[in-house]
Amino acid sequence: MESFGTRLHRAVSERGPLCVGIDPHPGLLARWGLTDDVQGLDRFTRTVVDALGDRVAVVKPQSAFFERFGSRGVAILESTIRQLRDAGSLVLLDVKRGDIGSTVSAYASAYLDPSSPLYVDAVTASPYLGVGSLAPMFELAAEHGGGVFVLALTSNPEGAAVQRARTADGRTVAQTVIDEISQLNRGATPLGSFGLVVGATIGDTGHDLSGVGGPLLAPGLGAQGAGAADLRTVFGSSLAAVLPSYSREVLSAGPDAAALRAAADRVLADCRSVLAAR
Ligand SMILES: O=C(O)c1cc(=O)[nH]c(=O)n1[C@@H]1O[C@H](COP(=O)(O)O)[C@@H](O)[C@H]1O
Repeated sequence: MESFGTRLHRAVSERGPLCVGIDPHPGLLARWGLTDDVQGLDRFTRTVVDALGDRVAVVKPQSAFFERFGSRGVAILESTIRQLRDAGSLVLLDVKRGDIGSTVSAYASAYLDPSSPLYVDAVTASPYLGVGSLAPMFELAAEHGGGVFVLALTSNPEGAAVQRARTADGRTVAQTVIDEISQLNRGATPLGSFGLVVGATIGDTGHDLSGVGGPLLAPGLGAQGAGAADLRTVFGSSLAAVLPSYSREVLSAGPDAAALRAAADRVLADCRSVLAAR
């Protein structure tokens, strides 16, 4: 079984370093001329998958926008995951799960067990019940070639108060998360399967990402105000591992498929110009 890190490394080499999020906001549905209901959701996601599934390395459905329609929304999420896999992109499900270990086991089964209807290549996870509480996700991911992206330094302004608080040994909370994920990736080549989420909006925070050994998902680009040039400031010498992530910036170009593809190509070119200079 190939590891997620190996699969991601290959996908990025073939398709370029880009993750596009599927975030069907009510405002985007309206802008696309769609109704704010399951039919609109279905049409929106099918359009994104048809336009981008065969060319973007990673697609990141945001679970919240499917869950808000209940079981019928989740059914659309399940079929979106299948369609993306058929189209050849890796699926990173943005669920930001975190809980005590015994419950995390159930989340791991939901997303990282190949027999689950919501089985994906990777998920986002929250470490604020302790990185160790996420161990069942790490274990199942390792067993089945999956990945986990753990929040470290999020793109929203509220995150800093928690993430940059100092622990008893003087490190920030974020640095302890970074260090624990780095340990999990030790020895993995060409890329570890355990990633971190580091927002492109946060500026130079002085955190040491050099030893992570896994992918660094960078949301906050486009709609939240960061641009590709900010990646250099935030990631410095760790640019090689960065996976830039855009949702609204690309999605707002729809519903025309050619316009969606052009938007994805444009942001990829922007990011490449920064990442190539690493
Ligand atoms: O885990 C994430 O993807 C994430 C982490 C973070 O720090 N900030 C952040 O914006 N995100 C997600 O990335 C997406 C950003 O969407 P846009 O601002 O439209 O590009 C949303 O689905 C957020 O939930």
